[in-house]
Amino acid sequence: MNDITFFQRFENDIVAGRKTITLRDASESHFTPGQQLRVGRYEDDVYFCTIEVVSVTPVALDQLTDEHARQENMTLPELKEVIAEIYPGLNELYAIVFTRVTKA
Ligand SMILES: CC(=O)Nc1ccn([C@@H]2O[C@H](CO)[C@@H](O)[C@H]2O)c(=O)n1
Repeated sequence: MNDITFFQRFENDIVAGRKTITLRDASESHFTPGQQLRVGRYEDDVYFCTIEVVSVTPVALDQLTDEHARQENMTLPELKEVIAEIYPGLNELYAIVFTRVTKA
């Protein structure tokens, strides 16, 4: 059983350490620093790595910066577009910073 899922298109970036943050809604804001999470693909729930949570911080959509985008391996406009698709109309997000600890 996995603890968190990501869209398959982000798998390579996460495994390579190029994506070190995810922005989620309140339903996924309960993770705590130091916790290790089994990560699966959203589409098929196949496990692909384990990450360790570094921090979970509330952040409003309009507070997102180039630094958040860099940690997503995206530009800020790309990141805002992705969030608008996943969480339409939502302003209150949580930035989960993580490190990858093991591959599948
Ligand atoms: C079920 C569900 O919500 N799954 C999600 C949600 C978010 N994300 C990624 O986190 C960042 C900011 O949202 C972007 O890189 C998103 O694509 C994801 O991969 N999978």
